[in-house]
Amino acid sequence: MSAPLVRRLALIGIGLIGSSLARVARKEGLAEKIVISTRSAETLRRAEELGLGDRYCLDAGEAVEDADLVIVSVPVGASGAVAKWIAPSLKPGAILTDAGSTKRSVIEQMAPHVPEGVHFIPGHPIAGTEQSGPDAGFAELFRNRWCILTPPEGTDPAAIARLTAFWEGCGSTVDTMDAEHHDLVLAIVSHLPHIIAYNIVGTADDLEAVTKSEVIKYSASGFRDFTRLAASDPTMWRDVCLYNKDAILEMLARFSEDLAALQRAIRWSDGDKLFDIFTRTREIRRSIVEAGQDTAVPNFGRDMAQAEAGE
Ligand SMILES: NC(=O)C1=CN([C@@H]2O[C@H](COP(=O)(O)OP(=O)(O)OC[C@H]3O[C@@H](n4cnc5c(N)ncnc54)[C@H](O)[C@@H]3O)[C@@H](O)[C@H]2O)C=CC1
Ligand SMILES: O=C(O)C(=O)Cc1ccc(O)cc1
Repeated sequence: MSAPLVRRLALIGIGLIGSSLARVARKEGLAEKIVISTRSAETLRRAEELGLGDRYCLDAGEAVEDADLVIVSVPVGASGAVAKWIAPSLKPGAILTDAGSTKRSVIEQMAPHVPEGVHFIPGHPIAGTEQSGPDAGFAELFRNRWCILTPPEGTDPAAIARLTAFWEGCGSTVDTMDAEHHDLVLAIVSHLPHIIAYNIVGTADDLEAVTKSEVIKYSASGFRDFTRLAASDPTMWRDVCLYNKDAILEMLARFSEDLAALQRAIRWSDGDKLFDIFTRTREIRRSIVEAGQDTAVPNFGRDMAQAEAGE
């Protein structure tokens, strides 16, 4: 067997993403030693009970000492505080990355703290579920998914290659792009769908003429899909909205314009217009299915296994 890619991997934050990284790193032998740190003692204890790492520290600074790869997986609003905490303990030559859903704000928060000689390469696995916490992770989360890296100009290509190899070891395909572009693309394909889901489920919940039990009883699969997204972690999504504000507002403005056009077509019974819009959007779905990206949450048979186990 070949030597692990990473000698010492430090995971800061051990929720859905951090614990999935711990599991896949262990399963695929990507790291010799895994050190885990997170803010709450209770979560750290749970990570230890699950056997996710080799060492557990409440002090994030202590966790990153001598680490070759440090991955910060905390809500994006906490990335600056974490960077400030760990910066003095990072070793020269280490790679520091993150998993945050927004990139420009993470760079603004973290970059000022990164010491000379440490390779800071922001990242974002485009893989997740509506679950959170250390129990929610699974080793296959990143398999056949994209991971986007947004290295600042002048980043050492060898460090990018090492981080790319790590994500490939997790089963992902890596793409690199500019942070601003990442934030705009993700605003439409990920952030807006979640905001729309939170909104539609909230609207259904507020209706006086339709009871809550009717919403639950008659929910068609379309509405059910929205409820899954709307069950996502409130802290994480609060931070995404606050820290990708400009791109989200830009996309919301365009969305509202298009919604108004749809509303108008319905008001004026403009069947041709409605048919045109609905035909165009069908093509996008077909392309997604053809690209093999049609499973929102890859669960690799976990549902079946859980059902069989009576969970
Ligand atoms: N949930 C998802 O589907 C995806 C999430 N992401 C991003 O990954 C990051 C982590 O998300 P999840 O793992 O889902 O969240 P999570 O809620 O499951 O876990 C967050 C972890 O961060 C810790 N934490 C919170 N505040 C902290 C602080 N101030 N200092 C240190 N640790 C702190 C928590 O104790 C927990 O261990 C977020 O930035 C999120 O935007 C990226 C891709 C998918
Ligand atoms: O659960 C889903 O459908 C997701 O869309 C997961 C997700 C959430 C946030 C991200 O930054 C990336 C992926």
